[in-house]
Amino acid sequence: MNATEAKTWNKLQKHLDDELANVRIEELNKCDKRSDLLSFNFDQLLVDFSKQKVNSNTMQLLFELGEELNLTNAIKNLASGDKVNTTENRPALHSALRLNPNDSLVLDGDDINRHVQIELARMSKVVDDITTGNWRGYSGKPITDVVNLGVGGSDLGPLLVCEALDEFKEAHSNPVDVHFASTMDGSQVSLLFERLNPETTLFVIVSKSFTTIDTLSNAASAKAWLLNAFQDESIIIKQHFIGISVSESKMEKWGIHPEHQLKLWDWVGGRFSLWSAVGLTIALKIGMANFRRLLNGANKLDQHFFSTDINQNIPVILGLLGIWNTNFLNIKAQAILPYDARLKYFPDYLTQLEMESNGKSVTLQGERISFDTCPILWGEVGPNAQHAFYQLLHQGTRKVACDFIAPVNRFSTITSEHEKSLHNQHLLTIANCFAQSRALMVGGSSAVDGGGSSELKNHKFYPGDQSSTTILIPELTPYSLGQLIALYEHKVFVMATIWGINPFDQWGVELGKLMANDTLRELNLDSMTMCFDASTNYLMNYVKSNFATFKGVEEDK
Ligand SMILES: O=P(O)(O)OC[C@H]1O[C@](O)(CO)[C@@H](O)[C@@H]1O
Repeated sequence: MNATEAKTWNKLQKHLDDELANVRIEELNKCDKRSDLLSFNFDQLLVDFSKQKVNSNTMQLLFELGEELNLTNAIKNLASGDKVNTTENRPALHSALRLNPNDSLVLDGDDINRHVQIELARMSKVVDDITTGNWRGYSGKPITDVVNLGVGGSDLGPLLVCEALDEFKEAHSNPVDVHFASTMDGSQVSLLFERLNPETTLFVIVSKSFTTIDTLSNAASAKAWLLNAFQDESIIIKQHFIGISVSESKMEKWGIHPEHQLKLWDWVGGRFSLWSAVGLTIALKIGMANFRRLLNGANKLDQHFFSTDINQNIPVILGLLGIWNTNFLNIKAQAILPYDARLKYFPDYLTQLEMESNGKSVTLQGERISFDTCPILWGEVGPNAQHAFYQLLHQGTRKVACDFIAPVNRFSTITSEHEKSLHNQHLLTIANCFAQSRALMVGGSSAVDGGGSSELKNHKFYPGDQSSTTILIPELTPYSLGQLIALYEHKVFVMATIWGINPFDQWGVELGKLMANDTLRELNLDSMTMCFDASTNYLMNYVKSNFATFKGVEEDK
């Protein structure tokens, strides 16, 4: 059944028109019992929905919508390994990557957790080899730097976690620095080539498909850089490259030594894969025990998602409110605002997770849909965003739903003046987080300087009534970060289920890749390009006639 054909869809529309269309969120928050209805605690994670434009009837109807569209069943099917990725005929079992070692999940007669645990053990051995200094470069020196070459899901997850958990860096006997290069333009690897020593640098080629040109072109440049320093190709490849992919044959063909191939499975989507060997750089940085804690946090959230009634199920509620905002309140944008600079890559990570998953316009049955799906999602570390795009949130013409995310505890060990000062900075940050969500809700109706002419008053007016959710984690640890990421993974699935779309494929990225092949072939020809449309032909010929002549043109200016 199409979402809009559900009886409850119409009921929700009517409920909005009758009960909430002219009610401000601020009004709804005059009720003291609001947190009883809309604040949810799970394992020290607090998710507070009280600044959403909903009342108890809305929540009831959203749960009914979930029931009517078989959400509970869909969750069961996801958990048990049904082929929920229908266009690729596969399950989506990222949750299997974080099962406890003794759990089992049988798929086609095979316990896949056995394979997961074997691969984690192989990954652990690689981590040990590198961090104890056993793994040597071509000249016999221990590895000092590991570079993750990957893009999209093979980059953003490990990058997010490595940056967020820098304070959990493990004291290894041979500590290594980890680096990330994703862009096909060579800018990132070329900078690393200047800074790093080829003798002691190891590259991890992370690519689920092992066909992604962005990653393979960076890997080719890395190989050329190493061969420039030492000409024995077999030694260079064996001692300086690890491969992580579903395709053993493609890794083999590239030359990756069999022992240095770590495996992934086609039932893990790239953007859901950081929990697998794709997280090797994470484990190198924070150690295998902390990596396991990250998995445990996600697993705990999985258990909550898979076994809690939908009216108490936090990812379900996050998803249902996403539907409410997008399809009923007409909010087409979602901002992710972590009040903690360690989470600076979380908005980028979620951009892929949500927009690549739910940026769809046909149903599972292949029918074009008539309602909006994934909102435009973006974000930034909250305090910095206050000085950048919050103006639009407060006074622009668009409705934007905001997720505020903050740790409750930070810098709480106070034994010196500078620690006291840092703790004060934490309180300042929390105060800003709560002040902003409140200001977005109440707008100009409170505490705004009302002085000046009526014209100026208009400039100073804040409409308010912007919806937001606040997520508080106890403190930022591997465990709590695992929970936070899994929360959003499941939210994406919930929204997709209500919309009736497949969140696990990404056909929309293929056309551009194909066209880039033809374009590159043409770009390499000396002759004028005439075979494309007028606009593209002009741009191609402009570059062809100028890329040599534009070099150094600014020197005299
Ligand atoms: O891991 P791979 O196969 O190199 O793919 C990288 C990324 O490219 C995409 O396929 C999109 O082009 C993403 O879904 C994926 O995370």
